[in-house]
Amino acid sequence: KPNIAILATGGTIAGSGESSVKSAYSAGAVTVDKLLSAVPSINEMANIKGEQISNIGSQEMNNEVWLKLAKRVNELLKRDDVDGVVITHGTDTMEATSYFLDLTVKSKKPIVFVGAMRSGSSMSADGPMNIYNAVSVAINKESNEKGVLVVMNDEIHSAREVTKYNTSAVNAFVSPNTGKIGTVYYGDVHFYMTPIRKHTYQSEFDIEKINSLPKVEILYAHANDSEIFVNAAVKAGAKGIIHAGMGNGNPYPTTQEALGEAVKKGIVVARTSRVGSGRTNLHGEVDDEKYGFIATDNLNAQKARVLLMLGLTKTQDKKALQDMFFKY
Ligand SMILES: NC(=O)CC[C@H](N)C(=O)O
Repeated sequence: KPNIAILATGGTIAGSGESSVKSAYSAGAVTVDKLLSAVPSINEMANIKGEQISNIGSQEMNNEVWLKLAKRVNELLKRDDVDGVVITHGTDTMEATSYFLDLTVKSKKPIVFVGAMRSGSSMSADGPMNIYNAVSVAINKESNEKGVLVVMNDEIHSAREVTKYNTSAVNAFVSPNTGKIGTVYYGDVHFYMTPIRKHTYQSEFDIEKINSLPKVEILYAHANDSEIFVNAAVKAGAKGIIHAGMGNGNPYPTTQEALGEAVKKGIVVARTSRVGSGRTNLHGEVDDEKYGFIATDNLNAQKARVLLMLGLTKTQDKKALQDMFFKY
């Protein structure tokens, strides 16, 4: 039997509430052992070892947990007696944590994120089947070399592509630009696509000796926007700003000028879009050369932030950073 490590970080999947038919519950309330006891059948397909990394709602996710988790996954996957890793995680920020690991774990072995939209005490809880499916994906040889995967609601997504698209539905996750890459139905795994952007063992980012990450803030554009949050980010010492612009990454005019001033102070400004899918193109309506902005391809703001944070651990050079957005 393959050896699978299950690292628990919290979320609804480890949540518990008073009533099976009421929406109120606390995320990150049960331990990894309790969580896994709801799915005894995973022990028939793999030797399972559970480990608690954190026990938080993923809206509390932070750099410290990201670094701890990525370092631990690297350590485990280097061992011959670990064949794959499953990470249980809250759904709010799963798209960012999974992409962080996609860029920082150096391994060809399967790394699978899983969560739930209904807590363990809810009627028709989705967590146990999602865990069963995630372990099935983690023991499948075809999951090798595919980068970090996210399993939810019988679907397999690539960490680079997946995003939470619904606040409460069981089918909360989609990959808007590319679609899911596979399906898993009662443990029956089928892949239809493979991610080709650089990830995991092909990535240049190395967090082994890193204990902190550069401050990168996201600003969300809107009609009648102003420069106040740009100025606040500059004052707070941000090293990078992700601007979630309108349409094809367009800032409001006064915001655009303030962002240009931020660039002159040495802050890296990357344009993304609040739309939710599609590329933010260079040479669109914004004169990126004049303002010194970079564009983020088709990454959403949350994911662009992860890549810029890691990029800034290596270089401040705008051309080198821009190239990273076309590689990863
Ligand atoms: N469905 C969920 O996992 C959401 C619960 C919580 N907000 C979290 O992300 O951890």
